[in-house]
Amino acid sequence: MARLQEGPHSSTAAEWPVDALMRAKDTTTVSVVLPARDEESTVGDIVTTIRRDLVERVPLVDEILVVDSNSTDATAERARAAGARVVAQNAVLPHLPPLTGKGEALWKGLAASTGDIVVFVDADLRDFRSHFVTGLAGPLLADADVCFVKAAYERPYVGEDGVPRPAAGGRVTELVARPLLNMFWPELAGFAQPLGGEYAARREVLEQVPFVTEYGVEFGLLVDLLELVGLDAMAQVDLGRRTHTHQSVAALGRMAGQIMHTAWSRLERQGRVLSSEPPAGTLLQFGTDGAGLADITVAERPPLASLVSGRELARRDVA
Ligand SMILES: O=c1ccn([C@@H]2O[C@H](COP(=O)(O)OP(=O)(O)O)[C@@H](O)[C@H]2O)c(=O)[nH]1
Ligand SMILES: O=C(O)[C@@H](COP(=O)(O)O)O[C@H]1O[C@H](CO)[C@@H](O)[C@H](O)[C@H]1O
Repeated sequence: MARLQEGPHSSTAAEWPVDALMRAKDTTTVSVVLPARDEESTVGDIVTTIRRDLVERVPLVDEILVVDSNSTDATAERARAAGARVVAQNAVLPHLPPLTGKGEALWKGLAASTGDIVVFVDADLRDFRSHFVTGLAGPLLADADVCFVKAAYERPYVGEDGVPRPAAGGRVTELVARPLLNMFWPELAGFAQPLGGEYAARREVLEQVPFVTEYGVEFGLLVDLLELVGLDAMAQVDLGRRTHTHQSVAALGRMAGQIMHTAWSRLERQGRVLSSEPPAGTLLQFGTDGAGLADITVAERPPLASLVSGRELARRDVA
């Protein structure tokens, strides 16, 4: 029986106070990378909080990088004004044909950043606090055997009325990702928020795995890191509560399709399904938002290490 009950090593953010992290930091560098597409209303506050608490007050974070993911608003300006370094997604490794979506933004952020530890934080969070970063970085700074740390949190749904509906957030998590992981990768069932956008890992590990593009990235990373490092090297930290800007059900339908394609690709790659006929790449949707045929395929970027080492990339003018 796969190790279901034990799950990943779990702790809470309060167990990782910043002074203890500073004692453990030594020469280890920490980058916070935020993928941001049209997040002008939230990215500035998040960067300001990180900079104030974890750069100026306590120098835990060495780099705050915002990946401007083809935004059409003032995301880049707001992030820069708040003190982040900003790179345009398509300006990183420009010799490669550009791909799209969140996974592309994260892979480019990994390539353009330099920290030994990389902390990914979504740029649409509405209640971000700096303990999100210290909680995720803590286990990595304290324990050399930990390679990856995933956030856990309550995820209320906050609709247009601004009223939080407890545990109603994470719709694709509850309806798609959690069932798929329990069915095919039960070792990962202990991650309370498998699709959460906040997680941290060692650069040397992240450079060894592919990044699925679009919204398949979180699901793909969990499955690929389980295979690469094993559950004992994966941890989870409870950060409390996380609220963010919600997408429409139609948009989450497309996200669900991308995650199903990602799951299918891993089952095939692991020799657990034989694909006489690949799954269709389109989703026919009805209703008001995005009615019609949507492309739900995903691509993937190869392990960065297969191209060039992350540090070499950082030395090169990649962005
Ligand atoms: O093509 C994309 C899509 C999303 N994002 C960012 O990835 C994070 C999570 O995306 P989103 O909020 O759309 O997903 P949700 O949280 O609604 O599932 C946010 O900071 C987005 O700005 C991005 O950088 N590029
Ligand atoms: O968890 C989920 O179901 C989705 C949608 O959340 P909501 O139903 O809008 O709270 O949000 C996550 O999924 C994306 C795909 O993995 C991640 O990229 C996002 O960071 C995460 O918020």
